[in-house]
Amino acid sequence: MKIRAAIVGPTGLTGMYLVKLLHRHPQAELMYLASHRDELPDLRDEFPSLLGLLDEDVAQCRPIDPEAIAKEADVVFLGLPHKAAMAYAPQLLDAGLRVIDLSADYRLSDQALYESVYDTPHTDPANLPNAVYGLPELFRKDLPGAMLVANPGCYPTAAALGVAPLLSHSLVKPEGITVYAASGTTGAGRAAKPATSFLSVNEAFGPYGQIGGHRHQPEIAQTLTRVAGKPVTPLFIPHLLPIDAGILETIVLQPADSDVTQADLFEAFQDAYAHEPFIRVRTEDDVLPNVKHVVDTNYVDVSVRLTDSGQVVVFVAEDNMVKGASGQAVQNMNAVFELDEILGLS
Ligand SMILES: NC(=O)C1=CN([C@@H]2O[C@H](COP(=O)(O)OP(=O)(O)OC[C@H]3O[C@@H](n4cnc5c(N)ncnc54)[C@H](OP(=O)(O)O)[C@@H]3O)[C@@H](O)[C@H]2O)C=CC1
Ligand SMILES: CC(=O)N[C@@H](CCC(=O)OP(=O)(O)O)C(=O)O
Repeated sequence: MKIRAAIVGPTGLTGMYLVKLLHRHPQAELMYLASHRDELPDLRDEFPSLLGLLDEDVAQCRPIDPEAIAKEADVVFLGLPHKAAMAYAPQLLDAGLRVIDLSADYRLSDQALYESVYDTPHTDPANLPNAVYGLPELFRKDLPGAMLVANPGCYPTAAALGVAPLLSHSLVKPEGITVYAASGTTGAGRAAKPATSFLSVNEAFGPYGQIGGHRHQPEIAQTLTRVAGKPVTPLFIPHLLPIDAGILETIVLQPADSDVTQADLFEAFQDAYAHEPFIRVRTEDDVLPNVKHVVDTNYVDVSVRLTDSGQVVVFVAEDNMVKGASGQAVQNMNAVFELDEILGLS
């Protein structure tokens, strides 16, 4: 029997990507699109690219009614802004649905940390300890049967996958990690904002936000601390790229000691990811990860260099909307239902 899926917030970018991915999933069926709007849209009017991918009765959005959704679906994806997601998740869980939340509301397991980073009280602390951080390559064993999955942030996905093998193989120091990241503008969502208007982004490139204070920095720290088993406090610096989709991260680390070689670094990645269907370790001399190699796929390309001056530099590329959001959400759904993780994504 197919997994029956619903999306709350389908008029957002992650919702639109979810529709496309679920359409081609051989063992899932999209049943219900739930919108908060008073005038409920037909999703094909919102996104003409979805014409032909949605049946008439599914395309028409319906209200966010947990009981009604639970009658038609087994799992619900929340493509909502943070704060909004935790307002709906408890009722959806109470109705018996599995919830995959693409927002940040259940990613930080420490409630006080969440409240300080997101500057708002957590309104669903009861479910916070039950949330599974959905990064399959690192924490796969937590996923089968999970009721609530916190889908990782786009930047934290790339940073965690780029640094974890080196920490777990004790090849780099947990101190002094700097993550330089650049994202396409889909990372900022669909709504019009001055900072992501055509005139601001076109032919432009620069850092943004409070340097050292981005909300993804504690999320990256949480994952790397879990992997290392000791505190890791990276510095994270985001930049905005004048492209639609794609993230490239350049991560500078210090080797654990002077004996670390280039071969050790490649071996750590190959050892960690040899059986991972979505992680491509690039060991060629003349190829480095590039957003162009991964956009529109669930792949993450990763490589590493030991410089002559003795620093370790990791490069990671992903599509922020796919592995950084909706693709990873589908991968998580597959893992929750104990299906092959590549279904709908290969
Ligand atoms: N874009 C990205 O690269 C990534 C995004 N995410 C996260 O996923 C979530 C969704 O992102 P994205 O799709 O880009 O966001 P968008 O801003 O594009 O879409 C947000 C969606 O939520 C709906 N919505 C807004 N407020 C409410 C509310 N109070 N109640 C119910 N529905 C509401 C919107 O409806 P309406 O159209 O009516 O406004 C829209 O459908 C966010 O938390 C984001 O941080 C995660 C990883 C990467
Ligand atoms: C370019 C841009 O604005 N990116 C967003 C991050 C992307 C995103 O939506 O963050 P989550 O993965 O946490 O949901 C930002 O810097 O806040």
